[in-house]
Parts: sequence; C-alpha cells; structure tokens
Amino acid sequence: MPITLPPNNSHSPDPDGRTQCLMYPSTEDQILSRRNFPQPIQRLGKGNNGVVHHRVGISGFPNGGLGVFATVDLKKGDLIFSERAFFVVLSTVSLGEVSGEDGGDVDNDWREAKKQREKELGVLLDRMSKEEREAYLALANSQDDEDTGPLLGIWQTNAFGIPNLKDSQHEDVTNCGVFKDGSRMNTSCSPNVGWSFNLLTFAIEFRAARKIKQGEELTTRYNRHPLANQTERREALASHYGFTCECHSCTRWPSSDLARTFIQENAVPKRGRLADWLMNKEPKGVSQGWVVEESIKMVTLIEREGLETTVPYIEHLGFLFEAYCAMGDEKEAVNCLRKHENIRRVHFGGKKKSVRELSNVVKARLKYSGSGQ
Ligand SMILES: C[S@@+](CC[C@H](N)C(=O)[O-])C[C@H]1O[C@@H](n2cnc3c(N)ncnc32)[C@H](O)[C@@H]1O
Repeated sequence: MPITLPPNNSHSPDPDGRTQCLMYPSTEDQILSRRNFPQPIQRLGKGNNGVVHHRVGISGFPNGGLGVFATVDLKKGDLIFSERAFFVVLSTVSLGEVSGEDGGDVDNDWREAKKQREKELGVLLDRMSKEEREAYLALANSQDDEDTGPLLGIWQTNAFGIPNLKDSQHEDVTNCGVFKDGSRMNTSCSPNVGWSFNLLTFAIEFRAARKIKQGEELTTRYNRHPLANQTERREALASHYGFTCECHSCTRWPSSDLARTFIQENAVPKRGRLADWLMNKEPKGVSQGWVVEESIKMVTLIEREGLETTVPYIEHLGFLFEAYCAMGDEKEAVNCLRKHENIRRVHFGGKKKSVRELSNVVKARLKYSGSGQ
C-alpha cells in the first residue's frame, strides 16, 4: 500500500514537501512512533532565506550530464543541503524472492518482477504533483536493458540506500530514496560529500567531508567498496551505470591503489599500544609518539587520498582522541575530537559543537582519567 510521509493530514502543503513511500507497514509504524516526528528539515540561520539550498547550484558538466556544485566555500562537516525524497521504496533487493530454487525460469521471474516494480513506481508517480512528476522524469537514466522500464531505470540510476531506515522485522531489506537535487550529484572515488538520513525530518542531509571551494563540483560515492582497486571500482560503475570513471583517483591509479591497500591493511588502530603504554609495558626507550604514530600516518594518508568518508578515518581519529586523553595531552585531544566530531556529523548528522563544548568534553575526560589538573 502506498503511503505519504510525513502524513498529509492538513490542507496546507508542507513547505519541505512530502515523500511517496512503498514500505512494510511495520517500517511505517516505526517511523510514525518516533517521538517528535515529523520535524521541519534543517535550516541555516536567519538572513539565509531560511533554506539551505542556496549553497548549491546545478549545471552541465564535462561528462555531458548535469552535476551539482558549491556556490559558497564550505568547511568540513558543514551542512550543504537537506531535502525530502520523491520516493522512498523498498530496494529491488526485495526482488530477491526471485531465486529459481523452485525450478522456475529465473530470467522470466526477473522480467516479471521488474514489470511489477515499474507498475508500483507508476502508482507512486500518480500521487505526486505535476511539478514533482516532471522533475522525476527529467532525472538521468543509464539503464539500457530492454526489460527495465523508464521509471525503474530512473530509480536504479538515482536511488540512495538508506541504511538507518531499517525495519527490525525485515532486516534484509533496504529502503532507498530518489531526490530532486541530491540525485544530480556525480560520483568520485575520492568524494568530497557524505550524507546521512534524518529519521525525524525524513530528509537526507549532505555535508562537506573536507574543505570545499566555491565553484567546486560536489561528489558522492556510488561504489560500495571505496578501498577496492581501480579495476574493481571501474568495473562496478561500468556495469551498473555504463561509464568509465575518470576521477582523480582512477586516473592516477598506481599510487592510489597502493595507498588504498595500505589503508585496508591498517584499517584497525593499534589499540594494544595504548594499553601497553598505560601499563608501562611499552618497548624500552619509546616515547608517547609510539602510541599514536601509526594512526597519525593513517589520518594523513586518508586525507591525502580524499577518503574521509571511509570507516578507517573515523576509527583512527577516535583512537587518537582516546590516546591523547589517556596521555593527558589536552591540546591534541581537542584537535582530534574536533576532527572526529566533524566527520561524525557527516555520517550521523547532528548539530555542530562549539570549541568551548569540545574543550569541556576533553577537560571532563582528563579529570576522570586523572590526567587533568
Ligand atoms: C545519479 S545520476 C547523477 C546526475 C547525472 N549526471 C545527471 O545528469 O542527472 C548518475 C549518472 O550520472 C553519470 N555520472 C555520474 N558520475 C559520473 C562520473 N564520475 N563520470 C561520468 N558520468 C557520471 C552517469 O551517467 C550516471 O549514470
């Protein structure tokens, strides 16, 4: 059963728009039962027209299609824009019932499942306004197999998986959203934008993963495996989207592949070093630097590779914060916490903390661990 979220129970239109959804009733219940649902989407302060979209523009890019660019300078962790989806629909992974285990014709089952999905998307499209319908139909479609209808093709080219919109009764299914502006973002294997989905505003939030200059293209990562090598990444993008990735990392692949292998092999911080240091078990003659040197090297390498949205980055920053607190180094602890908080917001959203707030967190930790005054 299609539903509209937030529910359309007033006569006035919602200024943030509404999303047409096809999801399990239990998922809908879980969304509606959140306290304070729905909230208006996040806005910037007064004097900014109230909306965040002014931070981006959409225009033609050398690949022939459209892309999104920054209209202002952005700092790491800055909210760039937030928007509700046209659709939120169970992913086509739910077509996984098509297993052929019953001895049926898998190809035929797939064709039928795709036809069924095309019909479902048609029902949702009919529930949208004329402007929304036109905007959806204007999105890119890179699917050229003849069994994929136009609505499904646009869906498969533009959908973002929403991992935190999980249903505890259907954990194998992902819900995906397609967005008017967010879905115009191109991919890079060293993306400068990360995103999270806010369950209370029911909107996606895009944030800067590093400093971005006005006029720079904004890119997200389509590839599921950012640390894979160039051949694997290019194959995955070519098979789903039909283009050869020419991003900075793909074109200078010998050094980029080496760096990614190293990052993968050292993804987990050496926490044992901190434990050894705390118990005075570190090797003879080493300084405090021995505890943190590997993680400092990793953070520097990850930033050089433009992989700030990967898990090892947040892990190593988190470890450095813990280590500096344990060692009583307030200045470095605040510095690492600030970086950690900025990237944590990119993954999980939330408000920016002031330097004073961060400093207070560190002071409390130092006091608790007996390292502070
Ligand atoms: C989600 S859409 C992105 C917006 C799209 N460029 C447009 O014009 O609406 C995905 C499609 O954009 C194109 N695209 C995305 N990233 C690209 C890149 N790095 N290089 C070339 N084409 C890219 C591919 O055609 C892909 O199928």
